[in-house]
Amino acid sequence: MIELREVSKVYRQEGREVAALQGVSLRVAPGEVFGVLGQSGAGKSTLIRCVNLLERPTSGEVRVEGRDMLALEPHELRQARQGIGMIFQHFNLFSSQTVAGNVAYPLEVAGWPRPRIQERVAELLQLVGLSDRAHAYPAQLSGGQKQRVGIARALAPRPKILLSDEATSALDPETTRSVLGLLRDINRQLGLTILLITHQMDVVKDICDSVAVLERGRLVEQGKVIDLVTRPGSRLHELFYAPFASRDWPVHPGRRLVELTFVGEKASQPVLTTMARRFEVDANLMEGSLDRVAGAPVGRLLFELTGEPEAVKQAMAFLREQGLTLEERAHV
Ligand SMILES: Nc1ncnc2c1ncn2[C@@H]1O[C@H](COP(=O)(O)OP(=O)(O)OP(=O)(O)O)[C@@H](O)[C@H]1O
Repeated sequence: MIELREVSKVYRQEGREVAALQGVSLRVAPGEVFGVLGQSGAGKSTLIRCVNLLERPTSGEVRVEGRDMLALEPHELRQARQGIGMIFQHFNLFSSQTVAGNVAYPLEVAGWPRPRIQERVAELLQLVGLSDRAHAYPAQLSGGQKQRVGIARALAPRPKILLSDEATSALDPETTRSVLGLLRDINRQLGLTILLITHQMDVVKDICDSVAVLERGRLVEQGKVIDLVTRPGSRLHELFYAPFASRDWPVHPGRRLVELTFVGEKASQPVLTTMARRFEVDANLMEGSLDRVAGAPVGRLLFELTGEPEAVKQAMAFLREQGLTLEERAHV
């Protein structure tokens, strides 16, 4: 488990102060994939580096697996870091070492005996699908393969936690999907807790269970991804559906433009048909989308509802009773 309590970080440079983090508190449960989403400069790198103390907070508390990280002696901190793997945007591989050499490196530092290292490296390369590239050098690999080596190296000492610092930002969309798939598999197979930072909504959507939104050093929201995405008014919902919401829909006088969000297999179309029949209203579909969020189908429909005011009111109440989230976007 990772816990940050009221963590602040101020950088001092040439007499200038930058408050990179301000009173950040978050809790990452064991075994979950937790994403921190934010724009460039929001403080994401600072936050993730405060977990393994590559960066020391100016104030606040950092607890990993119950240990107060800021109270550890240097040798205790080195030991604690064995339990926290990290992967990076630009992979940070040793270019003069082979794939096997890169993966073996943390085990050599930790003093593992040679035969055990060889065994572990073979196991890890198999896990990340690179058994046939053990003797290749990083320059001979694609970006996706390099990140797989980075993942194998991070997992070598059997950490319980993996920190991912924009691990897919330098990859194309397809490679991103395959690396995220690998991270998800590892999370499930090994019960690994993953804390990742990203500026990409798709990363949050594809693999995160929980998310925190970081803006100018402050957390503005955190919770389960599925709950926040389907909650109109949340920051995540706004970011997720930004292209949709920005459209200027023509709404005819006296009509209502309604946004409906649904999770799981709740089929919205039969519900709309039933509603239209039962209450003598018309639902004129304007746009819809179906996404997978944290593995679950999430749908969103935008439609114009017309009919007698009382019938429209009852129809909307009916939709809410079906467990669908309704938001009125306009009422002219
Ligand atoms: N070593 C440093 N010295 C001074 N200021 C720093 C240092 N590192 C980061 N900052 C500043 O702290 C703020 C947060 O930076 P940080 O790198 O944590 O953000 P980020 O969200 O990771 O951004 P990016 O995605 O661009 O890396 C920025 O204003 C940045 O300029």
